[in-house]
Amino acid sequence: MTGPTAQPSTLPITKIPRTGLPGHALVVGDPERATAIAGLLTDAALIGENREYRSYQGRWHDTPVVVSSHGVGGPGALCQFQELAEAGVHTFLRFGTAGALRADITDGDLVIAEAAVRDDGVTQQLVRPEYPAFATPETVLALTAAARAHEARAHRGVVWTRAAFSPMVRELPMNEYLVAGVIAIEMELATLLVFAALKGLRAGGVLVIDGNATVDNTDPTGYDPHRKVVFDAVARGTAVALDALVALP
Ligand SMILES: O=P(O)(O)O[C@H]1O[C@H](CO)[C@@H](O)[C@H]1O
Ligand SMILES: O=c1cc[nH]c(=O)[nH]1
Repeated sequence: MTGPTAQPSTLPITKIPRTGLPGHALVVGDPERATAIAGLLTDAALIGENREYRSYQGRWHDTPVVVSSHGVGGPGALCQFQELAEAGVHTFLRFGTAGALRADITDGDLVIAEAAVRDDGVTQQLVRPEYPAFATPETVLALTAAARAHEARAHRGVVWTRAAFSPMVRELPMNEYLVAGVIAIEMELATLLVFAALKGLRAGGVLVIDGNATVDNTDPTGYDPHRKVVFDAVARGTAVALDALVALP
């Protein structure tokens, strides 16, 4: 007869430690972005890697932080948010890229999310669609102050989180959201905001603009995030995001 097996020391999907993580996490889509940001931290250490999830722990201006990648899309990202929270994270900032929905919001600008349209394809399975996806107000204020300190061009507003990157046969409600004043589109933020609100945690997001989604995303070959203007803005936005993260008590 064998007894119950001991619980593994890491969580199953991200392979991060089960407990003891810092309370503050910067979450990003791209594992390479996580590695680049970890390179800026003091005493950075890889604490887990599995699938699209690559996680580091280190310090930014003496505050312990986690930097972790969640890949593309809300369902996969939710797995990361859940395991980070399980391991001790209480404050999340997503630092990603997004397409602009307004002509005056241009490549390299930052968008600070106040709320998100829940077209993310997964949170409808967590709570009714009428429930709002809102950023914790302190994250908006901290990101606004950090962007100002770094003299980064930043816009605040509602972001559209959409599960499918490119439309196919079904027409997008693009015009409706443009008229409603939605300013950018990406793929995971609403998932984070709803998850955090349901768990009583803090969350927000800041996004680097890498094109105009009203034009480029109708033909996916028109989308090119691998340009210097985007690369430079990601570097500048990293400092904005980390400064805002550690400014949150
Ligand atoms: O740059 P990241 O954080 O991955 O964010 C955006 O980029 C990906 C699409 O290219 C999606 O994940 C979208 O949300
Ligand atoms: O989802 C995304 C991410 C970046 N840029 C876009 O246009 N869409």
